[in-house]
Amino acid sequence: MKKFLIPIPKESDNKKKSCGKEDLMKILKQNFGFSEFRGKQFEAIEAVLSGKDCFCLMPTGGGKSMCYQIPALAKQGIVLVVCPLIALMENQVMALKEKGIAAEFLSSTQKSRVREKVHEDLSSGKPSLRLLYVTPELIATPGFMSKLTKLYTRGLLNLIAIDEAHCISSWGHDFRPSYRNLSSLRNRLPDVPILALTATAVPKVQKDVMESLCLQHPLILRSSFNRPNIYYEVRFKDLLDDVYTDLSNQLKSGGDTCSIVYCLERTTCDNVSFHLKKNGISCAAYHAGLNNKLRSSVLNDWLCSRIQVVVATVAFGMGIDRKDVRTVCHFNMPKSMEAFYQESGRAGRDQLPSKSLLYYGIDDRNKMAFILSNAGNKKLQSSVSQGDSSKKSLEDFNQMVEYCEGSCCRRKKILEFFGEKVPTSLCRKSCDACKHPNLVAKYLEELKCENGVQGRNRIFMSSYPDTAAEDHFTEFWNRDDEASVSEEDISDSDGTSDFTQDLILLCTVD
Ligand SMILES: Nc1ncnc2c1ncn2[C@@H]1O[C@H](COP(=O)(O)OP(=O)(O)OP(=O)(O)O)[C@@H](O)[C@H]1O
Repeated sequence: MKKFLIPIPKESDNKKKSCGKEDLMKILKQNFGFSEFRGKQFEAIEAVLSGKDCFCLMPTGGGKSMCYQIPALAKQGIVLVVCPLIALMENQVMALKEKGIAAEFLSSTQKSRVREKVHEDLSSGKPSLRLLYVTPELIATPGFMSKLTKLYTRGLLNLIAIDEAHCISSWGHDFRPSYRNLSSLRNRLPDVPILALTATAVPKVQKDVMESLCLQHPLILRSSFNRPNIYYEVRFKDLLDDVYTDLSNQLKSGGDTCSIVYCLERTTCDNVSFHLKKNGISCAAYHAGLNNKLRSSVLNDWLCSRIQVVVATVAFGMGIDRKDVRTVCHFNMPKSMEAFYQESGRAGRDQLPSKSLLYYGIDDRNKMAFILSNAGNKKLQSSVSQGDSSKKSLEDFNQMVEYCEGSCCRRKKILEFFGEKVPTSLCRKSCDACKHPNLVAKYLEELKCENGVQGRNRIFMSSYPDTAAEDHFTEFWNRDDEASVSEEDISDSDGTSDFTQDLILLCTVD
């Protein structure tokens, strides 16, 4: 099919000219094959094309990329896309190139010849590129900023899209210090509209993102966080005879379908994968402890359906564009509701019925509480603000505990966390608490009797004597020290993004 691009306007009217809905629909249809804009896509596209800043909150799989990809095709010039992960940029650029759209990314993982070609195109009289993907670390380099400024003065920089914009806020669950550099964009490149996109941000983070990026009277588009196609369920490890058999049965019950099982530690990944294989499930472990070759072969096998289940640390998933993940299972507790929402949200991006399973165990809860409270104590000794952020981590974690230990609608709990007031009827019995309320109440009662659910501190103190635990988590503390590694190194070296994620999430303990 012949691609439809808006005819190139004369440079003088480039800024004023904007396309009508019909033109934009044509671009959508002919380049991506879709007949309708989804959710608030059209509003976002229309806003940025008219030069307005826009803050766009859309759930995972909601179609955020289209909000900057369509404007890139609707106007001559370049759309700059800031992305947190190289894998994410690679995937998107590859998919766009397959559609015949001129897109590139810049990172030190590329051969210098490829990078030079991109720079040549950018400096040419009429760049052919439409979308350029970069990391926030690159934006901070003076060389790249001066190239951007040149593009800007030539009137060729049409839009700056900031993906995963919640990473800019230290209140968010994925704070990435290098995202702070993006605050300078508005000063350096005034008049270029900024589009901030995220799937997960509580109201406080939303405000922080908009202020940090100095958005000017932005159009704020918020879609509901509800993922109606995901069924939410908590399973109680302490009440199961054999958690591995239970997990295997759960995964088998969905047929031979694509799934992700998240674990806290690398050794747990290996262990769970071993048991699932023994129970006849085609799966493999994936974590930063494996060499690059093995990791990419596991990833490819999973992407091509040669294996059905990948058992991974939380670093796995961001940037992996598989829409038909039917089950996302947390074998250990996530560290916060935001993290849980984002990770479980990797299920059902094709909008088909999918499942979020969370295996809740008192030992897991105590272990995480120990890690977080110990982090709090250590940080409190070094600085008050770090101590505050650790206190917040503990509060975030407690909300996750409430999700697991509560008997009310799980969906309502998630949506209320994000500030949405919804009736329980919205769930339509698509969580265990709404579908089997008596059973869930019975399980919680049993759990309370067996473990003393309310006696949190007491259980935790008796489970983890201080000195042994200190030793156990030594690597965890050492990793914290490694945070001082140059951010550019982190962004541009293979596998380190995995590490950064591990570090940010304060979760990977080996
Ligand atoms: N208007 C549309 N009609 C149909 N499908 C669409 C439309 N827009 C996007 N999609 C499809 O929806 C899927 C999710 O889109 P996209 O990857 O942009 O979502 P996202 O919001 O960035 O998700 P995530 O937060 O997971 O990165 C993709 O397969 C995309 O092709």
